[in-house]
Amino acid sequence: MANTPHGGVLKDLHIRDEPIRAALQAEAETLPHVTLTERQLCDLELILNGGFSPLEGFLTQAEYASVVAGQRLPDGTLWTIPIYLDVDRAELDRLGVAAGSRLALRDPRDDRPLAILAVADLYQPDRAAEAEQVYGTSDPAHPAVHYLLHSTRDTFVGGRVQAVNAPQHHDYVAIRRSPSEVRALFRKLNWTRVVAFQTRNPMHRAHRELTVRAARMRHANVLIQPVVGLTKPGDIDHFTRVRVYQAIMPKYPNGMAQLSLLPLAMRMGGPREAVWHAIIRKNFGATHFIVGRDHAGPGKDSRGSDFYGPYEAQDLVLRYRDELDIEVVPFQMLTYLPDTDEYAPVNEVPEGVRTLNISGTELRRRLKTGAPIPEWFSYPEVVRILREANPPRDRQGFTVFLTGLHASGKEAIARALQVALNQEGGRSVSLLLGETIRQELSSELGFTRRERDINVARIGFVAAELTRAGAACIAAPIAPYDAARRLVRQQVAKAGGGFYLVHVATPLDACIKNDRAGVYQRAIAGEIKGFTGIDDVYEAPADAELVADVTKTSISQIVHEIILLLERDGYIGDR
Ligand SMILES: Nc1ncnc2c1ncn2[C@@H]1O[C@H](COP(=O)(O)OS(=O)(=O)O)[C@@H](OP(=O)(O)O)[C@H]1O
Repeated sequence: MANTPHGGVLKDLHIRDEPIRAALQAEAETLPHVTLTERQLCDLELILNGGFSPLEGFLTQAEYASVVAGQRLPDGTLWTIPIYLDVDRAELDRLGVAAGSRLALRDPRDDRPLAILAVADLYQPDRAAEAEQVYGTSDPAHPAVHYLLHSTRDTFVGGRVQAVNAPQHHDYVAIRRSPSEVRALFRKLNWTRVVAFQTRNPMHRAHRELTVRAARMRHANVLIQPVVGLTKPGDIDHFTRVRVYQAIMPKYPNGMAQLSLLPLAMRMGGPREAVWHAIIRKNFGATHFIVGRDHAGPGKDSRGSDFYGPYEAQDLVLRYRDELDIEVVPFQMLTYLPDTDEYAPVNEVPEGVRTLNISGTELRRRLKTGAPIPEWFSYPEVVRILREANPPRDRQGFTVFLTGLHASGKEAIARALQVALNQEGGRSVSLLLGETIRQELSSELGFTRRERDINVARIGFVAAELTRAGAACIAAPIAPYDAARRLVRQQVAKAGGGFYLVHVATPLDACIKNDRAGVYQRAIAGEIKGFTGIDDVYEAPADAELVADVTKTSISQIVHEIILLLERDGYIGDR
């Protein structure tokens, strides 16, 4: 038998509301609506499927105050994290929403109505109290406090919801399971004792050992239930992590473990979050829950200290052990003993025995630099997936952005660089010449400041997308304005690639001489207005990685200088 849900009954609102779903769907189309934030979407998914039982909606003012101050719902049920719907007052006023209204809640991704909220009240939260009492700090270095202070909308809307649709996912659909589905799976597998494992990180050998140990100690099966909603900013994306989890599952003895994904929006709330996690796992039917060192820890505060003690989360969960009704399996950190090739909890390592460890920071360093990751630490299958997601520089994209006057030689440099990079191989090379872009992307644009900014921004967008995809992108517009060039640099950096600004600083008289089409002569004669270098400004960059002048340096030498820059930074080299 799976564990009893928190509060006694699984509040699967989809099942409850199925008989009237068609009517609710029709009604939702007629109602004023709020488009959910990413976090609200995660919260609503777990309210609707019963993961947050006994909640049947977003907290009202009385419930919010009771949870914040006393970690309980007004009826005394333990509930540690406030779940609320924050909306801008102005939007509520515009929609005419008040207590008693019915409000449709829509999915921000596809605009589908997911639920109808029967509004019980609108209220102003006490943010200072929430920060201090729920997260134990007002320090905005805490992600949940930061979110509370900077991202929540001003008014909270409380009330119960009715289920219209479950949010639709397109990734890993088969292993995203609701509590009812996980319970059905346990029934099918004949699992009666299940230890659940929560994680927001890739899993390595230590995690496999820890979960198998927990299973052994409690004679249980294992539910690996990683969070794929919102985790700590900067975490490894869930696509990579799920591939890792899928790779580690065959490392368990046949039939011991199952993988199921949880669309939770974590708060990184340490002790209170650990209790919340235990409640959620109970709703999914688990009988045991692993709480390790620094469970749901938010990292360092703004003075560089930990927000919570390493075992504070375990302490709080154990304090509520009786009413939680899910057995907490506390774990110390596991460490590797190279002499016996095994893992052991740090507090059980005999004096004098050698231990090895690779911290998260060290792992990230090794992934970044390509340094070896030993098999005692992780499985080759897992390392391969992580390496694919963190390709070394020589597999990442970059953009070389040549800027300069018309006929400065930037096109010739761009074409020669394209040839050199094609010869190098390993990446597709894209050439975005000013002329081509003007024909293909910007044919309706002229040469006012605004139009040039739009043109350069389009080049920036394409360059960033190509860079993200791992290509070598060479762009060569005039791009006369500093601010527009800086925006391109930012766009490409955001796409995770290198950016090299090359100022082709050939003097104007040489450009005029080089200009066989005679465009400058027409500009000088006043036939073309606002021509760069004649009667429109060229703002020479102060941030160029390279300055080149074709009257002083040959095209081959300039290309070589660019290649040297790329090689210095690891984009070209030893493959
Ligand atoms: N007013 C004015 N100013 C500058 N250039 C002009 C102008 N009118 C037309 N042209 C021709 O357009 C080419 C420059 O386009 P770009 O897209 O590179 O310019 S910008 O970056 O948007 O400023 C440029 O050609 P290339 O340098 O060969 O690309 C010019 O010949």
